Amino acid sequence: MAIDTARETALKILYDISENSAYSNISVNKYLEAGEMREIDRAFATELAYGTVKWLIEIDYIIDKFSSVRLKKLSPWIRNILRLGIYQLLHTDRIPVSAACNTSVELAKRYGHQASSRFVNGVLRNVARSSDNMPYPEKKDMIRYLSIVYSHPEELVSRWLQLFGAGFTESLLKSNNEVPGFSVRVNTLKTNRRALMEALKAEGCEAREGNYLEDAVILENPSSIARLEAFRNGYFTVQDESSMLSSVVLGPAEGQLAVDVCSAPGGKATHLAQLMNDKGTVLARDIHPHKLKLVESNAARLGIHTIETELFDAAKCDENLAGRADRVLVDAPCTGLGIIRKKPDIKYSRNLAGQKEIIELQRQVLKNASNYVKPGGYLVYSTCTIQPEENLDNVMAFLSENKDFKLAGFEDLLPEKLKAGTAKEGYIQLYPNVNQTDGFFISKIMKISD
Ligand SMILES: C[S@@+](CC[C@H](N)C(=O)[O-])C[C@H]1O[C@@H](n2cnc3c(N)ncnc32)[C@H](O)[C@@H]1O
Repeated sequence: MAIDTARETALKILYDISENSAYSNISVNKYLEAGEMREIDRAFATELAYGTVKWLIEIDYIIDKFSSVRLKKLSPWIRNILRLGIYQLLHTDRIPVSAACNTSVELAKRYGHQASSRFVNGVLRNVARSSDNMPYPEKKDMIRYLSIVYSHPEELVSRWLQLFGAGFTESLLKSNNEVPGFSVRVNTLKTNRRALMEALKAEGCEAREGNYLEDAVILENPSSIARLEAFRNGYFTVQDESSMLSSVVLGPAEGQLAVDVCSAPGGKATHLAQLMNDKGTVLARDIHPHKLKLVESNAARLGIHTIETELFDAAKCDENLAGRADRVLVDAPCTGLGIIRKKPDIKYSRNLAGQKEIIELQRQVLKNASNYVKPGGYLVYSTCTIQPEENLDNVMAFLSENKDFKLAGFEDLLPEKLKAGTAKEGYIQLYPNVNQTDGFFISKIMKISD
């Protein structure tokens, strides 16, 4: 039997992630670029790799339950072949058991030896037989149960149980394992939503209107976006609707100076320029030069002329900008725990102890950025996380020390479906399980004029 290209590629990616600590998106790109693969195989390899990473905690638990050799004692190739096989058995509905088992056996012959292929076959056939009745931990140990069943680290589960309670946490964990809608923002400097949807359809890409915003479109069958002519022509940019809301809430106008202190890769900076009809200035800063290049290439593709990029550490204060900006965006570096649906390895790579340093940086960046706001001007502080200590707690600590700033309500700027809740108080927290967006926090702060 010939080795299946997609599965072999997925296996190499999994090996790279587990043995070389590679980031999944970087490894996926590396292996997909390396091979001359058909589009269908690329899509399948990607799904297999991300899917297996997403379910890794559950899968490893199952390996330990069904294998006579402990997970850690298995050779790395065999361990990853089993992971890939179990993912197919438990989390895909269109792959027959025989295909999942036989292709794994073939991989084991190539990456192991005859005995390992028999071993792989035995474990996978056993798992397949028990797939309706997995020996999960008992529910009375809630942390362990949720951790295994929804494949999230116990530390995260435990913290979310404290914050949100059992029902909400379970629905959040479930949502984190779903495939999100692929949302893009229409570049209204070049086209409009109807024309973009038609252009996408003409290229074989089904699209529907976004859930919240007039400039949002959801792609139904996204693949190789960069190859689409509509993308190359700069008619849209990839962005979650929650992220779009950040710039909408900041509400810049033509001719203004907007400063985005953490701007790369430029999703929100280009949106600010778009909302300003490309008139005025968006000063887009970041600490990484290579990431600023992404802002520049995105702006060029979208036909934006008013973005000026600048390498600047937002942890430092720039006295030259003091009191000059109409609008300031602090889209702070954060734990990213709101985007687990899109980047499943975030749940494994972030530990909550490391949160302290990030919170310190966030507070410093917010304090410095606030110096740039004109009296009567606005600042938006946003993150793609759901941890209150990185969100509202930071904002409240800032406001308690800076009496010349106050929260500014923004329900008038929100779509109907999001108006209820805390927007009138000057902040919102979105969750994947509630809003079907990334987990995202937005707060709007005004500099009080004398
Ligand atoms: C959440 S991302 C920004 C996403 C961006 N606003 C967008 O919409 O495309 C945070 C950014 O902060 C940058 N960053 C991290 N530390 C920084 C610092 N000390 N000064 C400036 N930028 C920083 C990171 O390089 C990253 O690009």
